Amino acid sequence: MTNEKRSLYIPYAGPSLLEMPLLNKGSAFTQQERLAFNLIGLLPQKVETIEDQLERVYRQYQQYQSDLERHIHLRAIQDDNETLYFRLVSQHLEEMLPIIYTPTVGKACQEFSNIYRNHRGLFISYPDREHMDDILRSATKDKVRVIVVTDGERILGLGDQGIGGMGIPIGKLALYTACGGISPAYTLPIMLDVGTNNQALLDDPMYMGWRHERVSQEEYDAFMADFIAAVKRRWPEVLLQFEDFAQANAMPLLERYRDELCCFNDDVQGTAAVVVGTLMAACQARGETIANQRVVFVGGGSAGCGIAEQVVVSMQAEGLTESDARERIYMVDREGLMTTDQAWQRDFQRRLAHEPELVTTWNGQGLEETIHQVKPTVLIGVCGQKGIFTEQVVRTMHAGCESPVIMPLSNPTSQAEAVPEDIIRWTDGDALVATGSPFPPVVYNGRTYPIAQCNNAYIFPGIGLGVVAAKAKRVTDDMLMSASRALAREAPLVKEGEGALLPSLARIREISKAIAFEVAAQAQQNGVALKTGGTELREAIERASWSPEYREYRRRAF
Ligand SMILES: O=C([O-])CC(=O)C(=O)O
Ligand SMILES: [Mg+2]
Repeated sequence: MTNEKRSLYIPYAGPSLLEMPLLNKGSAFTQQERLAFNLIGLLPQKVETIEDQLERVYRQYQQYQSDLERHIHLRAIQDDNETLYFRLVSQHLEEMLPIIYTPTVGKACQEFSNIYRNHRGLFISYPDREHMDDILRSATKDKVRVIVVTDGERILGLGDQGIGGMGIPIGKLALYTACGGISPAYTLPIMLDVGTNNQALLDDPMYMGWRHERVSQEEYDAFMADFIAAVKRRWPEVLLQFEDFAQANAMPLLERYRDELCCFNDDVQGTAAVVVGTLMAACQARGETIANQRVVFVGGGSAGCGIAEQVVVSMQAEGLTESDARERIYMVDREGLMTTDQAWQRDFQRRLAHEPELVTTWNGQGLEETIHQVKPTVLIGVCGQKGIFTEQVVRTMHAGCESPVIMPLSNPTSQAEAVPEDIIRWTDGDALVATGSPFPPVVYNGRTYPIAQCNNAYIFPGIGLGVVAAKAKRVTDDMLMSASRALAREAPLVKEGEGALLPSLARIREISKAIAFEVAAQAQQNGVALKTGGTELREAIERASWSPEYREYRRRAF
């Protein structure tokens, strides 16, 4: 492994070294280093180990009362000392994921301007657009390999959070490191501040973003084109992850740029990959195929349609024709089942709509009627509407399918379409449940039902690691499908015949490596990465995997 403890030669010293979170070791600077780097007297006398430091910060962590306070505490450690932060998070991954990521990160976005402490990442605002190249040049990191970018318009299921959306790229990239092992020296969160239409934010004197409504579509498109061009100039090989863009922009941006640079949309493609992986696991565990399922989606936005298209592809891989596969997919949105006579649809939605003739004999085309008529085996919620999977909906589904798969995927917890406890109760324990946000296991009639967290966090760190290790130039659909397959193989329900639909997040480092290998191998097969042998690829993945340990520093002249 690369970071196995060669010394690092660095040109910084004194207070400025202590202010560099990537290099700062705080009280763990040795006496020798304190002398060599002019740190004598800047730190308390005792030279501590990372274990001593972990003990202190974890004790502090436990003293906070609320999850938001715990989030603020962890972010402060991150901004002070990234090695310590990632060591702490890695040691308490299951406990801390909900704090640094979904659901608490949602609250942190809503409160961004109130809890703001320190700068992290880049804020590129519309009024600063002429300085785009300078802004990217001023990024303190030179070798950026993964960017997560948002414009804050659709943050989780919480809508437009303006500049507060920055919490999401920060959180996602923390997972790139904690779960995927990408060094924090290679990651960069970016917030594109093109205004906000959230009136409460515009009226809030504390709001730190550009106090302006969102720019027009034309201005937006030109701004995005400038941004992409600037990124390509600065880091032509970078992996760019689009995150939490509004539906109207998510798909068009992806389609416009996916052949121009190495990029993917996490909400569309990452979510689709984890859902397909979960479905594969459910089907394998039951001895069924995906091609046999009838799938109802509630929410026909870019996330729902992205998942649906990937389900179509997996049905085709099992031998169905495209049109037979589409017959088995039903999208429900604001006007009920999506049929081609609804004027509001965009192209990517119309492709998944049914002919209006289908519903002529139905009693309307609302969600309940659709469930009643279609008798789905799988129900997926991606609409951000809390409680829309009502008792009636779930019971109707169960009446038509003995053991339904039900996935309320909207985030954070407050937006879930139903809570697992209710679903288990209404189906008398027959449903397989996976959620977007974390939920505790459900105990029902003396049995414990683990609840899989079907979140794109299972996928994007592995994709990132695979892309970085293989130096892939694009993210292809096949690479996403390989990620799904690799994930399904790890499901306890598949491997051991019992347990959850997805492996425990405690195993995410190992799972991300398995996903990275398949993704990278597929990139080579698709001709978007240089071919190597399997052993070399495994070695490249190990080399790309960073672990949070202090290295010894030696002085280097400027
Ligand atoms: O961040 C998450 O938990 C999953 C996700 O991408 C979203 O809900 O937008
Ligand atoms: Mg997202």
